[in-house]
This record gives sequence, structure tokens and C-alpha cells, in this order.
Amino acid sequence: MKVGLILAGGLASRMGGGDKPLLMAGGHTLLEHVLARLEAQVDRLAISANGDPARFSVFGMPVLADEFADMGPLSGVLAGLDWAAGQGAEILVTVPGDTPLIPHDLVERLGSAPAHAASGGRMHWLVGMWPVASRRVLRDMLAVASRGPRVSDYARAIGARAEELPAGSLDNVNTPDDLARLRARLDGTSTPGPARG
Ligand SMILES: Nc1nc2c(ncn2[C@@H]2O[C@H](COP(=O)(O)OP(=O)(O)OP(=O)(O)O)[C@@H](O)[C@H]2O)c(=O)[nH]1
Repeated sequence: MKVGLILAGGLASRMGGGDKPLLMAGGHTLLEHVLARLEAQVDRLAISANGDPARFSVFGMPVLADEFADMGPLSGVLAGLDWAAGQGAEILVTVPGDTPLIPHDLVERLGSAPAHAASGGRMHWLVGMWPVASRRVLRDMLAVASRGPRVSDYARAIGARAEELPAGSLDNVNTPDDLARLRARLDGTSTPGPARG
């Protein structure tokens, strides 16, 4: 069984704070775009976010808080792997909530875990497929780290493979300029809404 995790933690400091996945583009939040593309590809979905989970309650999914504070996205990945283990899943698919245009066949393209997405030769480590059995390696890494370990270090430690995805499908929103570009791209398109929410 494969389950999915939408990463929505972090500080969004380059956007001036707030929840990047709740920003609007093309008539939907970025999170709704991710959901609409990922939902049919996995058996269950959860959101990784700290703070008040109520702000994500409209999506009807579990909201997983980081166990290790201030350790960056890998702490969210660990929470997702622990949740996935509890669901009886073997594979966790992660997608950042600020990456709304992932392919509708992402899981098929990634193939088997561990695999991580690349575009134009650049790795997008958080668009990936993680074996749930690897979670002990990650827990050990986080338990001894004094600051957030690099996602690439963990992915490489478990033998990650890179899969090239179509150009533009991994464009993410880090800055107000990124958001303006995305809005210009989605303006006037009829993006399908999510099946829930
Ligand atoms: N669970 C969790 N997710 C995080 C954390 N930091 C970042 N993320 C997620 O990881 C992905 C990439 O995050 P970044 O854009 O690099 O970091 P950010 O904090 O969101 O934004 P900046 O402060 O501008 O770097 C996004 O989906 C974030 O939601 C964290 O500490 N915990």
C-alpha cells in the first residue's frame, strides 16, 4: 500500500510567513492543486504541519505535527513515515504543498522506492517515494542532529534513485515572484478541483 504526505510545515520566510499551501492560484489553494493531482495516486493522504491543525481541517485529512522541532522537512517526512507504518503502508509518497503542478502520473513515473524527482537536471528531494522500512535510519539521523539534516543526505543514505520529470511540473513557490509567475500561468485555465474539501 502507498500513502501520501503533503508537506505544509516550515516558516515560508521568503514569502513573508504564513502557510504557502493555502495561497491561491488559478482559483484554488496550492494545496488543492496538489490534492487534485495526488489523491488518485495513493491509498490515503495526510498533511504535515505544525501549529493549529484546525486551519487544514477543511481538507478532511490527518494533520501530522513534527516530533523533532526546528529540524526542517525531514522531521515532517519522519512523521509521515511513522503514520504510514501505522496504516500498514510500505511506501510514503511526499510532495511539498508549494509544488502544485506535479504530474498526474507522478507515482508511476517514480516507479519503486526509494526514488526522487528531478527536472532539468535539478533534484527535488521532497518530491519522492520513501520506503517505510527506512524510518529507523531517519529517526537515528534526527535524534543525533544538532540542526536539520539535509534531505539529500538521508535520501542518498537509503540509496535514492533520481527520475526526471517533465519540465515545469516541479515549479514551486518560494517567493512572491514565484507566486506571480504561477498565477500568470494558471490564469484562465480550468484546473480541476479536488475531490474533497
Ligand atoms: N514538517 C515540516 N515541513 C517543513 C519544514 N520546513 C519546511 N518544510 C516543508 O518543506 C518544503 C520545502 O520548504 P522550504 O520552502 O524549503 O522552506 P519553508 O520554511 O517552507 O520556506 P522558507 O522559510 O522560505 O525557506 C515545504 O513543503 C515546507 O512546507 C519543517 O520544519 N517541518
